[in-house]
Amino acid sequence: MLDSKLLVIKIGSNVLTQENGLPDLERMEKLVAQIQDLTSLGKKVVLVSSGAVAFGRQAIPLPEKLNPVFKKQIWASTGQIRLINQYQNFFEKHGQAVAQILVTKEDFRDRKHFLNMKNCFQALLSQGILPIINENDTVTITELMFTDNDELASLTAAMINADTMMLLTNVDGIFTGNPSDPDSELIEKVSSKMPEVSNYISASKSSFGRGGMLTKYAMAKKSADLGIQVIIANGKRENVLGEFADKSLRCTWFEPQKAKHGAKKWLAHGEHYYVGEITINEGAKSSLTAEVIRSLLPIGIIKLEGEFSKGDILLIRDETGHKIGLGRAEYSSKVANERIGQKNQKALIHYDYLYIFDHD
Ligand SMILES: Nc1ncnc2c1ncn2[C@@H]1O[C@H](COP(=O)(O)OP(=O)(O)O)[C@@H](O)[C@H]1O
Ligand SMILES: N[C@@H](CCC(=O)OP(=O)(O)O)C(=O)O
Repeated sequence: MLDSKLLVIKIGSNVLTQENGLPDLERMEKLVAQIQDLTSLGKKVVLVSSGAVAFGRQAIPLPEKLNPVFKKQIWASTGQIRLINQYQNFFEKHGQAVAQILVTKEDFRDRKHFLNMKNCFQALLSQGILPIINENDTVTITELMFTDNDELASLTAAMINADTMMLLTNVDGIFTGNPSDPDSELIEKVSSKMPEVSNYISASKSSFGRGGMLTKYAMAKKSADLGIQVIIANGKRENVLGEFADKSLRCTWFEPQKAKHGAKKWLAHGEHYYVGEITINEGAKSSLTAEVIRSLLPIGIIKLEGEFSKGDILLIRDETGHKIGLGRAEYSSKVANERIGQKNQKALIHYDYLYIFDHD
């Protein structure tokens, strides 16, 4: 486990709720105290917290037959108030000011919007204020929803250039089988040099979880590939954050790869946000996937699909349709279509805004 200065700590619904579904305020208060211990060591923390739906569900009884989307929205909107007020009360006992940020996936799509959000986080952290972020379930509909707060935590860690992301759940980490099976073993380290771990993960979720361990693993791996160390640990462990601080924590640790810079981290999460598609020829493909730095020039483009503007995210495919990577458009589809195949034209995608899958 590596030293950490800027952490994103995600707390799952099951950590904040008891078996009976009631909020586990004792656990919440202990985690707040442990977060404060980390900040007193000079670390900065951004908290991604689930629990809005869980807190609302226990407070607001609803008719069984009510539309499930309405139920989620009612519980999330009534629960978020309770959740954030509880955090504010617990953190204020330590003299810690907190801020609430509610987001949807759309807030990470547009680069300008993304940078505004990033500036807000930096301003809060520079003033010693602890941001608490959650998905704005009240307004998110299917395509705007994150898979769960593990994805939100991964996007947030990339956005603020965190060196560490901790996903606190209700098990010690990823096991080689069902965690409750005594024959299952905890996988304590995951690195790019090791065999695929996802084969051990079942789709089962804990009672209030949304994404499950598969999402957790996918987000952890993506973040580690971007240079962020990731820890999946049990938020119900008595002193989980203290054990992290002294590097004695029983958990699943993802070894970080070489750190990528901000724009590439933003792009790496852009797989759901692309607006247009580019098909490139073999020459352009070998150029983009070579070790040497390259931009994508119009001469290497065979086909463009979709209408896009400068700044939009584009998906890059090779001639077989295989996804190669993502990039930010330097100019619109109108201009790009006039330049396809031509020499001596400005790059459509500049290297600084190019992310090649399984390479970068
Ligand atoms: N191989 C595995 N190792 C650990 N947990 C697993 C595995 N496969 C499935 N799970 C399930 O994933 C659950 C954690 O995911 P999730 O329910 O989304 O938690 P959270 O609410 O913290 O996000 C565990 O409670 C466990 O039931
Ligand atoms: N915004 C939702 C997040 C749900 C969610 O991602 O739950 P989990 O899988 O337990 O982290 C809530 O607060 O209930």
